[in-house]
Amino acid sequence: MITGYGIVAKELIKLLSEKQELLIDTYKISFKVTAIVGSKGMIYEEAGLDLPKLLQYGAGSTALMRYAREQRLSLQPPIFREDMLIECSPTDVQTGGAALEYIKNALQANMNIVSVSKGALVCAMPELLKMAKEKECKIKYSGATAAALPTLDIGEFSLAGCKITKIEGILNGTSNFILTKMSEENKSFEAALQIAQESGIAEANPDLDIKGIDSACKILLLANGLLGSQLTLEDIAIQGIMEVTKRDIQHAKINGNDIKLIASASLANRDVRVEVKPKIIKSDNPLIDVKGTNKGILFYTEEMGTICCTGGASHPKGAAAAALKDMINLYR
Ligand SMILES: NC(=O)C1=CN([C@@H]2O[C@H](COP(=O)(O)OP(=O)(O)OC[C@H]3O[C@@H](n4cnc5c(N)ncnc54)[C@H](OP(=O)(O)O)[C@@H]3O)[C@@H](O)[C@H]2O)C=CC1
Ligand SMILES: N[C@@H](CC=O)C(=O)O
Repeated sequence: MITGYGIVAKELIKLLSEKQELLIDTYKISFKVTAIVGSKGMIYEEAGLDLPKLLQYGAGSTALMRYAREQRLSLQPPIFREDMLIECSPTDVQTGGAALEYIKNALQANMNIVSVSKGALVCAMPELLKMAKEKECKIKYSGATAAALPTLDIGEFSLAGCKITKIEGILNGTSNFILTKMSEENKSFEAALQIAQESGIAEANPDLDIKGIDSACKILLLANGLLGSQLTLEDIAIQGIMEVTKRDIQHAKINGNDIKLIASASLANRDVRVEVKPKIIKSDNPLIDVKGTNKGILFYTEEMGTICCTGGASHPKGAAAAALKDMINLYR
């Protein structure tokens, strides 16, 4: 079951449709999409929706309504009864939005959760984890923690047993794209933001990107998930990129440095300090080479030294692939 049929969910349907054989051959897994919920209601077919047909109609509720008409179905209120929910509705960091109700309803119905949206997780993770534990369900959220850039998986699996003392990253593709365009092509802030919006990577409300809130959500989820904190967005000092000027960037570049929007979470005694702000990145920091829509993360550990992962450009297909990865890892 998928909630929110926008650009990411449509990319996921495309991947599921293209990779059916590979999923069976490699992982012995076959996924059937039986229900998709948009803001106007749900399409449901017990035998599985006809994915290639659905892909003909674009995204959003208009696509769901066109599909319903073709298949002689009617849109109905959401019913939660499948094995897994893939949450792809808009991110609402104030209340959790519809996503919060969807995830709660799904957990009540013993469904595993893969969330690409961040709002519900940021607003109510402790409650959701408690429900998941009671129901013996799992919640995976790679799509909400920088998607195509592996972050949570590195911390949970590759660094298992290590003490992570600090996490530092460029976690928002839109703001990194804007800063890169200002730095390297002398583009204006507004022109660069418009390109990011047209490419489908900016949030529906781009303030979330440029004011640093999207980065804050991601570092919050990583800090709480990997450093054991129980922080909320109010605990984070957040500064976006709106005040960064071309002059600031050119000034930093004189010494081979650059300005990047950095989200960090550091252990200080037993506290975890989290902040998001534009910082001068020195020429020897690997994050300096993270350009355009790419992202990057550094994990400082006591046992394995500093681990760096870069790339994972923000892109709807990459976000969909992160959701697919979580789906596979839930059942392999
Ligand atoms: N785009 C990206 O690169 C990435 C996005 N994300 C996250 O993934 C989520 C989806 O992003 P994206 O696909 O780009 O966003 P879109 O805006 O393209 O899609 C969201 C869709 O949700 C539908 N929707 C709105 N309200 C509701 C509701 N109450 N119930 C069900 N569906 C609703 C809308 O369609 P309609 O109203 O017509 O039904 C809309 O098409 C967001 O939370 C975003 O933060 C995460 C990683 C990367
Ligand atoms: N708006 C985000 C994409 C989703 O997380 C970004 O620009 O990285």
